[in-house]
Amino acid sequence: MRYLTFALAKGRLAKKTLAMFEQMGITCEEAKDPDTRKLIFTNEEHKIRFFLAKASDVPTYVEYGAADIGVVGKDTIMEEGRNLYEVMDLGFGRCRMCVCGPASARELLSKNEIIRVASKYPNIAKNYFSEKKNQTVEIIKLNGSVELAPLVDLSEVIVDIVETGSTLRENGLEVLEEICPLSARVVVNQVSLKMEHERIRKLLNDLNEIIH
Ligand SMILES: Nc1ncnc2c1ncn2[C@@H]1O[C@H](COP(=O)(O)OP(=O)(O)OP(=O)(O)O)[C@@H](O)[C@H]1O
Ligand SMILES: O=P(O)(O)OC[C@H]1O[C@H](OP(=O)(O)OP(=O)(O)O)[C@H](O)[C@@H]1O
Repeated sequence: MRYLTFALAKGRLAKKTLAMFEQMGITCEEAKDPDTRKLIFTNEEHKIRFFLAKASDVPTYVEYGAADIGVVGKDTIMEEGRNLYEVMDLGFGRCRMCVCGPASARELLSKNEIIRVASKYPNIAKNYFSEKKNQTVEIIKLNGSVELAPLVDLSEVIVDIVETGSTLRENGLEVLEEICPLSARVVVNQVSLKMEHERIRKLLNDLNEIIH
C-alpha cells in the first residue's frame, strides 16, 4: 500500500488539524514539537505521511499531486484558484471575508467611483468588485496588517478576514460589506480521488464522524 500524503496549512489552522487527526487515531508526536525543523512526518501504521506547508502553498501541492489531500482555509482556496476537489467543510477556523474601512467609505461603495482596495487577497478582491459589484477598482496587494492601509491613506477600503472584529474596532474601521463566510476545508487531488477512492472515502467518513 502506498503512502497517502496530506498537506496541512501551518499556523492558525495547524493545531486544530493535528488534534483532529489525533482523534482519528492518527498521531504524530514529532509534528507537535514547535522547535522541530523536520518537514515530513510519517505514520507507519496508517501508511500516512503529512507535512505542514505555508497555507497559500497547500492548494499547489494538492493540484500537482505532491499531496493527495490538503487542509486549508476557504479563503486560500478561493484566492489560489487551483484545480482540485473541495470535499469537506471542517467547521473550524470560522471567519468572514469582508470589505472594511472607515464608516465614511460606505458611500464610495454605492457610487460607481474608482477606489483603491488593499488586500492580502487580490484575486478575491478583484472578482468581488468586478463580478459581483461591477465596480472598477485599483487593487493594492499587501502581505499583512492590512488594516493600516485606510489609516495611512494607501487605500479607501480593504478586503480582509474578520473573526471577532477587534482589529477593526481598535483601528476605527468597520465591516462595510460581507463577501462570504470562511472555514477550514479538505481538498483532494483530482487523480488521487479516483485512484485511492476507497481509502479517501473511509478517511472522509471518519473525519465526518469526528466533526458531527
Ligand atoms: N482571525 C483570523 N485571521 C486570519 N485567519 C483566520 C482567522 N480565523 C481563521 N482564520 C483562518 O486561518 C488561516 C490563516 O492562518 P494564519 O493566520 O496562521 O496564516 P497567515 O499568517 O495569515 O498566513 P501567511 O503566513 O500566509 O500570512 C486563514 O487562511 C483563515 O482561513
Ligand atoms: O477580527 P479579528 O478577530 O480581529 O481577526 C482578524 C484579523 O486577524 C488577521 O490578521 P493576522 O493576525 O493573520 O495578521 P496579519 O494582519 O499580519 O495577516 C486578519 O487579517 C485580521 O487582521
